Amino acid sequence: MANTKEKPVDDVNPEVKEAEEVEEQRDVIEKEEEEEEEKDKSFEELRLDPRLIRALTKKGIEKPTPIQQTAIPFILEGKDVVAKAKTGSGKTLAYLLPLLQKLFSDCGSKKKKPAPSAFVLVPSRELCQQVYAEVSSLIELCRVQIKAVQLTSSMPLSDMRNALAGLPEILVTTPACIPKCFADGVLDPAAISDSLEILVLDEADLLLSYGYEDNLRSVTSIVPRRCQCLLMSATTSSDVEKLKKLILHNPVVLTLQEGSDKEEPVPSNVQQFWISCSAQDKLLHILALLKLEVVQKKILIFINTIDMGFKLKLFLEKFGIKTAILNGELPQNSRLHILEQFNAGLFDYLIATDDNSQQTKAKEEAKDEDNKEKTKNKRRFKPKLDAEFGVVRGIDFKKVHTVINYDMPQSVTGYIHRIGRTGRAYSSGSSVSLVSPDEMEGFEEIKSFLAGEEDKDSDVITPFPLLTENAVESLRYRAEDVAKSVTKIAVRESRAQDLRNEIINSEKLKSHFEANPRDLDLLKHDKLLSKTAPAPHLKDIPEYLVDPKTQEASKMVKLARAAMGNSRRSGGGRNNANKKRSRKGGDPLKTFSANGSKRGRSGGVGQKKDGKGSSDGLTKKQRTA
Ligand SMILES: Nc1ncnc2c1ncn2[C@@H]1O[C@H](COP(=O)(O)OP(=O)(O)OP(=O)(O)O)[C@@H](O)[C@H]1O
Repeated sequence: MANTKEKPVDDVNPEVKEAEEVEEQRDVIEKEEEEEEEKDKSFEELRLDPRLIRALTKKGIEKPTPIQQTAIPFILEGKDVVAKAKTGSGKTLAYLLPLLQKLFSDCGSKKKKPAPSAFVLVPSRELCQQVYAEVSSLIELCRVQIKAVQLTSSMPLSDMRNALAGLPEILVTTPACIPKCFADGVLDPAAISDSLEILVLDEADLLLSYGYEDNLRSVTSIVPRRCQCLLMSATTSSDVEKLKKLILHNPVVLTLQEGSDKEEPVPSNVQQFWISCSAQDKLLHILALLKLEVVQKKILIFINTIDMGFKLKLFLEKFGIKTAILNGELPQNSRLHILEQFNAGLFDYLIATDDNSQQTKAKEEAKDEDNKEKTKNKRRFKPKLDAEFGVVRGIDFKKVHTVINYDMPQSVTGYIHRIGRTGRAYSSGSSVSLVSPDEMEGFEEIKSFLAGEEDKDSDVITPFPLLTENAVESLRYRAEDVAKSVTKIAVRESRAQDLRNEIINSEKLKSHFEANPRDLDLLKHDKLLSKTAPAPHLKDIPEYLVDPKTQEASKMVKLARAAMGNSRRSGGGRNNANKKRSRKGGDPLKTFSANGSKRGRSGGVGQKKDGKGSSDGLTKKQRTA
């Protein structure tokens, strides 16, 4: 009978209490979101043209993102605007929608202008293609008589002339291309001064770092005073300030701090993790992450040098993990094609080099090779990099769930842009950075930048909770054995081989694919590069090698993937309630942090501060999840 009394509160099972707290916290978050949504404006309220609203609905876009809500009215009013908002926050539509609406009103006039009315300047060809595709699809869906073209420096003169012959209203291009067009007589500066009404500098934080300053000066010299100028950027930098002064007149400056009183450059729907390991153990750790399936696919892996990319590809291949590589020495057609296929979901792992410091390095390497070549009088493979290459920044990789920094980026901005490839718009994502002792200083800098001035000690990037030391160690022998077989010569040969293949594909197939776009699917980019097929015993990791806790974590990641797949099939993407639930509950990495702050800053679950997995296994929270 002694046990029939109601238990005092403190005696309640701690797991139940914890679950209740999680539930409570979820309610609070959902309430906050609902309140936020109540304040939201619709596209109609922003006085957007009904044709554009219909086009957006067809694209599955129903409500404007915060930057769109704020920027569109100012742009429609004709104001110069500087808009700074996180990566993936929808800045492209924030300027394209009002830009198109403004051009709609000229649409009926019979006489076409001799030069485009709107210029959109972006830092790379990949972005050029992306923005061009977006604006073209909107024009098509709106069924209006507006023409957009894209020009890049590598295009033959005849193609440029043909593109401009139809007197397009919108020109999407890189700053380097415009002076070239002037010099070749393809564009007439005087005609531009007469026609130009809107100038957009997209990814403004990158334009100067890509070395476009002189090009931009020659453009600004012909921009008429009446022209409306828009500057879009993901980060603030002295470069953005410089551009602002160079081009804009009394702009409205919009700095968006979504749902938070503190400015956070990385979207709050991206959970950031890290793992501490030595440089030589990085291969082992990435193998563990991918092979034990403790991170969600699709996965974008960043490395700092092209050689490292090929080393990683060859290494993973031996374990039956097929990856594709994206870098600045590949022909443009191949790069666009790789991006298209990755976005279409044809493969799950993409290894990419990103910033242009990497290009400088590779250029130096090329120079080095050149010198050696001269002395040895021997022909060797020389990489040539595309000056307008920018594989990552601003690119809208679709449905990337995890970003892995195999090598740490060389700047805070680089980190923000890399991480911003996941968690785009309303989707969620996570990132895992592998940090070696040499990279620790830079990593600390990134961490303190993200934590902000007042909150220096908070952990924005927490230790990765799903990989135990035992699990990693169980793969060490195999990983080290295989790593030895990936020699420098093998890397160099496969890099050259890959480039040769891509050049042949790119040239040979260009015209064929223009005529038969469906055949593009046949040319998969994640094909094997090593000469020998992967050994069957390395493809599958036997169960006895993996400790039970990691098996459990991997099972959860798979379950979450299956759950996310189901919600997509049921068309739940548009259902807000579903979306909220899947956003918070679908990803075990998210669920783990539910007990901490909204962004899981509480430090990893049961983790050591050094970023290594807890060797004594999963904690209660992990089991609850
Ligand atoms: N209102 C919206 N609702 C849902 N999805 C949207 C909305 N606006 C844009 N998107 C989608 O969000 C993704 C990211 O948009 P966008 O590329 O414009 O982001 P961004 O802010 O320019 O990012 P970055 O700084 O990385 O270039 C795109 O796939 C886009 O189609």
